[in-house]
Amino acid sequence: MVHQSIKVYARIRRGSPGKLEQYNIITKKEYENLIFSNIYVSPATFNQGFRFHKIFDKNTSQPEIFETLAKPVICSVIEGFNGTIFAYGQTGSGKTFTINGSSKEYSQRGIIPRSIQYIFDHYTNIPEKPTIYISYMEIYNEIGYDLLSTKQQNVAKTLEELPRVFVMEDKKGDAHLRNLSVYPVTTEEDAMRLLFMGDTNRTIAETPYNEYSSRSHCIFTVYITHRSNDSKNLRSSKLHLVDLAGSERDYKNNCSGVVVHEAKFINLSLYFLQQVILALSESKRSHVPYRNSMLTHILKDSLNGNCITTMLATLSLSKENFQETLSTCRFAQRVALITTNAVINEITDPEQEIGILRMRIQELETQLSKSITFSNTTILSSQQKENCQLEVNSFINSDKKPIAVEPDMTQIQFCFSLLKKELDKKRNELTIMENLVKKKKSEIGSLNAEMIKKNAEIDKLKNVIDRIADNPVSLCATSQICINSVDSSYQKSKDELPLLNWQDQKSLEDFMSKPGISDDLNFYKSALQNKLKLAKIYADTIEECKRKITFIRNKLDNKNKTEEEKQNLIKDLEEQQRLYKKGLVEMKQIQNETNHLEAGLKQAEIRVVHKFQNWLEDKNLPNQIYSYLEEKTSPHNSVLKPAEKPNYGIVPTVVTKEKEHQNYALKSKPVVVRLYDRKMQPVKISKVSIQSNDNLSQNSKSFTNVSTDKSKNIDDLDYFESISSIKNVTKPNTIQEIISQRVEKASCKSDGDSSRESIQPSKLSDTIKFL
Ligand SMILES: Nc1ncnc2c1ncn2[C@@H]1O[C@H](COP(=O)(O)OP(=O)(O)OP(=O)(O)O)[C@@H](O)[C@H]1O
Repeated sequence: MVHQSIKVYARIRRGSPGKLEQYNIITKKEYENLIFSNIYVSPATFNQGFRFHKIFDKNTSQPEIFETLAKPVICSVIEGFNGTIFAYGQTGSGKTFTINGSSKEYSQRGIIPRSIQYIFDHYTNIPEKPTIYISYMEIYNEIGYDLLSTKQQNVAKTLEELPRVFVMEDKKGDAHLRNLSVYPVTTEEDAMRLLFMGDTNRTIAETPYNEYSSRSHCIFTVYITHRSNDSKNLRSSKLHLVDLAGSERDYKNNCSGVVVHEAKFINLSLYFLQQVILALSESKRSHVPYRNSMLTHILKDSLNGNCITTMLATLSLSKENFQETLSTCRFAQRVALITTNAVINEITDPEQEIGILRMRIQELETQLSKSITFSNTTILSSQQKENCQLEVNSFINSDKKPIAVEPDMTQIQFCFSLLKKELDKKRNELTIMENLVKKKKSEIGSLNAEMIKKNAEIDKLKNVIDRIADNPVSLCATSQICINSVDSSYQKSKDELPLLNWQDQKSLEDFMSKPGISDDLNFYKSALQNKLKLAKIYADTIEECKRKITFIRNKLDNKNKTEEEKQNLIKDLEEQQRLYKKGLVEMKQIQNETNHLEAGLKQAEIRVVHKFQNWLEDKNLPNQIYSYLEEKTSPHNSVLKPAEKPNYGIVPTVVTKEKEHQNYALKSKPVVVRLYDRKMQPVKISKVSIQSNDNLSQNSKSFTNVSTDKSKNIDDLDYFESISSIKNVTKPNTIQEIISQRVEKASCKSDGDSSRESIQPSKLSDTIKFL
């Protein structure tokens, strides 16, 4: 059992904005102290500095973080311990950068991709392969979502479309996740594909308000089950890599009710994490409130149970963020007081156990039968035993000589047992040799398969390069093909979508020409172009080597060569084989980097689509006003007016500064009319008039041309008497519901403007690519 406290590291963010806080790092033998200059930090004990296992200063690289912080945990997981690494800190302090990394540069990839690579590299040369599974989930507003689900028909456009994950507890109180997809992976590429898919779902689900800062917690888990060659036991362990939500208390950009709601839940969930840490760090507390939130429920084992856990506190040193930085440091000091008891998770393989027991029974049966037959025999002296050994040795080593021992059953038995021993030894040697031959055969097989695969990849890359050379635009199409392979359902959903109409296309062109909008896309496109150019160079080198290898082999087959010529040719051949292998390794590296960039390109496209939709909505704001009619007699039963033209009753016309709204079909009850913009802010009106469009209604005529010039907030507007109930009564609750109703409303208008179709993000991204 490993009994140890949670190791707590700190990473100081590079390039924190604004004026920076002064600090010192004091290195002691086993830990480091972070001291803020000229500032009195309460409580006084922290004035000595905040103690961390290690402090990564601003210029620490991603590989260094992996080597120092993550690798020891990953190695423990490979050994059979459970492991957790979690990042805690305020928004923008570098949690996601450390855990996931940047999609722009392969060298800046974070702990998750590096861990995947490390795990698969570790098992490459080990004959007994492990079974590895992967899951990826997000917790947002206390609800768990499966980021790797393929259950939905089309690609998810909002987080709510992803399947929900639930925590269940077994009799022992251990938490289990229901409805979370767990995928088996056999190669690093499979695992990376799942990671990209989960990250893409994370990007898709971003709301316009949290584009650059995450308000959710993400947990990426790797499960490993493994049996080593010489062990009858199975070891199974899991590794949680956790990117927590921003830890700040209040969101400064409190732009709508939605954000406040999110902030409340995030604070709640981190608040409960803090409560759990507090309870665990105080030895007197018997109750730890794990069950209060989904996050603490899932991380129960990581925080106090069977797990080797490491925390990274990410710190921004801007003066304006200093209070948050201090609270992160205090939290880290609490976490460092917690200890966990990790054990290797090992179970006996039942099949092997049964086999061993059977053999044991057989042995005992044999012994029993022997003891019955020879129970009266004498015990052999050491001299007699030595004689027997000599006889047996010469019997084995000569063809004809028989064993010459006294006619004594005990001696005969002893000789047989010596022969049996020798036989077993030879059998073992034979088995080892057979296994070796088998292994070599399978190595040859997989090398052949690898060679065929690599050749196919080279051909594929060459095709791509040729296509790009013919048509530069096809680069985007190529990347799209690769991205779509992440999940074929993207392709399906794309095919089902309508095309943009020319107005949207034009708006999109305007939008894309704005400074800064296409920067990310251009970055990825040019990075991909560079990688493909490099790939072409290596493909040519490999092709050249192949050609030379064939040429040299043909020459070697020629029997007229002298020994010296042959030796020289073999040298050349070996050099070409070395270059060929080097080229393949470089190609593999480029392929990894290209996959990385392609995933980044896809995510950048989705971001642009989000931005474009928001921009389009803002641009069309005058047409996007929401109208409410509220019954005066029962104000809580508010209603949203559908946008159909009434064909009976009377029609109040409301004029705002942008346009005239004539959307209401009213009958008799008094109502108040309210108008809101898409952010649910009241819109001022400048004029109201009511008129009848029903010639049969005598009553309504009296309202014809009633108008007011009062220019004031609609809340204060006089209500209209004798106006009737409204159809299709629903009260919108959230801005998302209002937006979706508005989209429906826009499509209802199609009798007036059939050319306008609703805007589909995936189709937009196609258009963006070609602009
Ligand atoms: N050490 C660093 N070096 C270079 N860039 C960094 C570093 N740390 C963070 N960044 C950059 O700062 C920005 C914000 O970082 P990141 O998204 O990782 O913050 P976060 O703590 O995860 O925020 P949130 O809580 O909102 O998810 C990103 O653009 C990231 O690339």
